[in-house]
Amino acid sequence: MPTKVRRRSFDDDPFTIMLAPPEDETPEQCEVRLLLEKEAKEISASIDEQLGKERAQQRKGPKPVKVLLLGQSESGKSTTLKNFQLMYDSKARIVAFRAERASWRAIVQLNVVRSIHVVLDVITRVEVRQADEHSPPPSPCVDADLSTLKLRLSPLIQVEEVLMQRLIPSGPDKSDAARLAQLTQIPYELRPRGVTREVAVNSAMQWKDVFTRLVGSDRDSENAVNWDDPHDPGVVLHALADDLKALWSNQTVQALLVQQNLRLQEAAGFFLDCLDEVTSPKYIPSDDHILRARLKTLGVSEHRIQMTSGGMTGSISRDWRIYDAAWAPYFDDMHSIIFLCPISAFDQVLAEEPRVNRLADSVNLWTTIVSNKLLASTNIILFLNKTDIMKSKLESGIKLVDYVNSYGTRPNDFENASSYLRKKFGGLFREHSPSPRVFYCHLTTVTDRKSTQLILANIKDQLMHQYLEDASLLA
Ligand SMILES: Nc1nc2c(ncn2[C@@H]2O[C@H](COP(=O)(O)OP(=O)(O)OP(=O)(O)O)[C@@H](O)[C@H]2O)c(=O)[nH]1
Ligand SMILES: [Mg+2]
Repeated sequence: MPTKVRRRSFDDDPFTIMLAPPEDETPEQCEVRLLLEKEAKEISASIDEQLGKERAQQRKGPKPVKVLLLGQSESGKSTTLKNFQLMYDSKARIVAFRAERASWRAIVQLNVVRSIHVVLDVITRVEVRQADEHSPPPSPCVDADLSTLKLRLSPLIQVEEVLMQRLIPSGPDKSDAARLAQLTQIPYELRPRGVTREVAVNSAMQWKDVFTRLVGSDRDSENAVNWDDPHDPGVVLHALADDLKALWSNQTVQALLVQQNLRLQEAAGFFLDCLDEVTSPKYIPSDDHILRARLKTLGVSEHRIQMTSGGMTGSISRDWRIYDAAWAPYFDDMHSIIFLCPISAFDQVLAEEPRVNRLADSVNLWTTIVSNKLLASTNIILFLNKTDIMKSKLESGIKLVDYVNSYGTRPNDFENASSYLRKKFGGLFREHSPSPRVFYCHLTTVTDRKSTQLILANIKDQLMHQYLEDASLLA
């Protein structure tokens, strides 16, 4: 969800933290550094263990091409996987993917309601301060019209609960399949009680079926929704459409969000800019909306795709396995790791550890991965992701140098900032790789299908080519 802008000190520079612990570090800085080091050791040990197990196994038949999507939470792993699916799944699977629009519709609705919940919470906090005679009146203050609007929108909270209950099954056997996880983008100090957690699911749970059943039995997209169901969340959202739009365009609301540095537009699952569309009576999400929908992944999910690559000697088809590995490190005999770093998170902290800057965390994980000896021959591709948000942040005046001190006096624009970060990540790659290898790096916005699919198509061909080369060397 939204981000909070906070000035950080020199020693918070993620690259400085990685490369040289300051001599005069404070106890707090020392604690953060030790935390990062501990995490790095644990990840490294886990990689060794996984790879050890894999080596011990004898495999038969042609090996599948294995790609691991790795990165911190909200870095864009599942969105990249969705792009792969939309591009390369079999026709039948793509039809099935699109037929799941009814389920994604529920996720978009949940995303909308969550954003509204954040706004309502901001209003409530101001109302509480207004009612307190002992504290100075807040500015701007919430007028009677806005309070009434808030009351009229209260049925949404119930919609949120209904949607969450569907996603999070009760019962001990399902407890690992879905749960509530901390929202990562709400500034730690601003996290209100009701909206601090977000729904997370893993691949073992048939959450899509839950919603398809909820809205109808026909799995074919539009027909899957029972438009006459009075309990469908879409009915409430449609009835409240004018109030939702009035709330989002309310000047006091906008002023309060600016005042609290809550940048909802940059949050995951932001749909308040297209309320007309998402609250329309027959709303069905487009592919683009599915890419933007936010649903946290739990654990590791594996996706299999049959990919074909053409060449001078005819086409070759191979089974690809793409792993979406959330935080838990999961290493197999991967051909390639696509490492996602959401560079726009340079001014944010981790949900689970508010003392750790999100860019520092990515730098830490990156260094751990590239320095692992057992991954020395793995093809590692870096996606410096969320470039669209990075651009708008820099344009709004948030300064990279406030968080990455080594950025110095360079211009605070996207071109300079992105090439600086690319150089820094490349430097760590070259410095820490056990043996020399090529640094592949792309600036990405994985919610943008066109540009992402071009990059993925190149990666596919490159990996297939390497796969064939390896196979012919072994033959
Ligand atoms: N604007 C923008 N949003 C993005 C971009 N990449 C991902 N997102 C959005 O950010 C949110 C998080 O992306 P996910 O793909 O769910 O991230 P993840 O790495 O799978 O996160 P976890 O499942 O928590 O590990 C989603 O709502 C995406 O639509 C991007 O480049 N730009
Ligand atoms: Mg995910």
